[in-house]
Amino acid sequence: MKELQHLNKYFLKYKAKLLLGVLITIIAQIFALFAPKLIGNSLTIVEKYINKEVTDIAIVKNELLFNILILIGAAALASFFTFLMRQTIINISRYVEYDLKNEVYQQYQNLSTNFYKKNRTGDLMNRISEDVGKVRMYAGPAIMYSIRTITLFACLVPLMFITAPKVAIYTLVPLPILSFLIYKLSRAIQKRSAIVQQFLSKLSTFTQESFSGVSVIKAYGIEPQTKTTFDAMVIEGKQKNMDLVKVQAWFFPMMILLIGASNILVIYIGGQQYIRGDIEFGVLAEFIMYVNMLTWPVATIGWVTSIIQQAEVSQQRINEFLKVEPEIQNLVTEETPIKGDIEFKNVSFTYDDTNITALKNISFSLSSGETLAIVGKTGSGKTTILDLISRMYDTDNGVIEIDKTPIKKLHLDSLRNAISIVPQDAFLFSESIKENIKFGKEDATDEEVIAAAKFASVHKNIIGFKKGYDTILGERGITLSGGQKQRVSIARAIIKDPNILLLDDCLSAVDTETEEEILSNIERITKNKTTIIVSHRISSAKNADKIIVLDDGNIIQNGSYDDLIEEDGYFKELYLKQLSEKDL
Ligand SMILES: Nc1ncnc2c1ncn2[C@@H]1O[C@H](COP(=O)(O)OP(=O)(O)OP(=O)(O)O)[C@@H](O)[C@H]1O
Repeated sequence: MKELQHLNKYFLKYKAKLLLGVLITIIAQIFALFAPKLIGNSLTIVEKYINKEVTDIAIVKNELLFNILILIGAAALASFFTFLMRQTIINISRYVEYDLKNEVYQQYQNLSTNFYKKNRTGDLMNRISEDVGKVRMYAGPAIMYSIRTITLFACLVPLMFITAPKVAIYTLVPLPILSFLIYKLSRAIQKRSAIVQQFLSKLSTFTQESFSGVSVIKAYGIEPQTKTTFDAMVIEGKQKNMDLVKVQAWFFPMMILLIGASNILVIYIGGQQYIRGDIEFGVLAEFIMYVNMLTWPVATIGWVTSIIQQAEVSQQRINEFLKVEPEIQNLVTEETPIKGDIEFKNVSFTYDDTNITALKNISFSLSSGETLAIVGKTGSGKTTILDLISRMYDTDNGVIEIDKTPIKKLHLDSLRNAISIVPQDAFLFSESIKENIKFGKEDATDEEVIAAAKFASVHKNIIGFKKGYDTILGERGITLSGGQKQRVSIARAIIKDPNILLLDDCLSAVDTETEEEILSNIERITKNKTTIIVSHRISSAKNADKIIVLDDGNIIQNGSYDDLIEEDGYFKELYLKQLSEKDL
């Protein structure tokens, strides 16, 4: 229960509701207890009338009527309070589930990109859905059934012992066996369900991939192989489900068997006592009802135990992530306005998972309003520079300064708010184009969205779609071309009106004409913005104030465009190569 203590703060938050829930559960249970006693009394009075111990039929009728009315009233109240019980306790578990999901999600948001590289998306999703769901079972049903069982036992057992002690003992004896067997069975069911669950994740990943990659499957003509793999998986799934069903099938027969056994015991022992005249007939009937009332709560002890065990394991998995300290920490309380001077002083950076030193002793400076172009072979460290500026990672060696302040001493939100980054692989959400652009500025007007799209030379494409800016993207909607995606992503960055604009090879999928149009737009609006353009194309570097050429994490050339096309080296080679390609 150590891990589940994490939930105490939520129970404390909802303590008033919880206390009310406990009270209602107790009341509901007490009303439910009326039935056996009243039915027992009714049978006893009838028996007394038959045995002529009571001769006045009016007395019998009155008593029966009285019992029936109370019985109806108690049943109605028990149902009403049972309804309220679910409304309070189960609602609390939903609130706790909601809070816990938010807490985990908030933590996911705080964690740095490195965390996401180390953990699989499926696992992250599982902890926020499956695991939180299992914890909810503890916060709701487990608590509710425990209170019910405790109340029932607290009221019923003394009552049974007062009424008929010997029959009481025989009624209670089989119950722990029932509880133990249910516990064992629940564990076995849960283990097998977990296996089925895991298998279902595997199956859905496979089907999802084969649907998303259907064009590759068709192009390579591998539909039969895919079908064979799917068939094999389905057979495996059937086997796993059969294993589960076989154990599940034991559940109700076993309960019925044990209830039956308890009933027989009560009838046998109670019957003997009745024959001896130790108890009345009504008491015998009362006890048969007690057995049936106790069976389900006792069975739930086993079930609840296994729910709690599962919740403990799930909460442990959740806590593991909640305890992770974000690698990138905000160390400043006051917001720090950012102008956009950038300086790298002997910066080196090694990715700790691959141990690749992506940057080696890099130094350069850029004044606010200037444009820097970074050119270099693939894997030379260009993206790493941009990631360090936006503090996706922290440097090992050297200092990065923005506005003459080390980047770690800037407020993290201020820094990220001042930056717009257009990544290499434009990621768009499965929402409308408008929503995707407005991601850069939530309260942007339609005019601003259109202006940003025009700026990124994608407006004409967008209005060509039937639903224009309301066109839904992604799985539910249309797929944009690579170049269109890049341009929507540029529009999203521009609408934010940042002081620092980082463009990571984001024009690679557009034709040279559109590239030139976008570049001249960028030049126009970035007069007072610090801009870094990463590109494989010389044309993107043409208007930059400064250019650096990277090779294997080192700056091998730097200077202006005019200087570098004269200087022998990688830049000139690339320039001549791309010039000749243009001539072709
Ligand atoms: N997240 C990462 N984890 C580990 N290693 C990485 C990571 N990102 C990049 N690297 C490695 O760091 C080196 C520099 O990568 P980077 O992405 O900065 O290069 P790049 O110049 O932007 O390449 P490209 O032009 O292909 O985008 C590469 O060797 C790459 O394999």
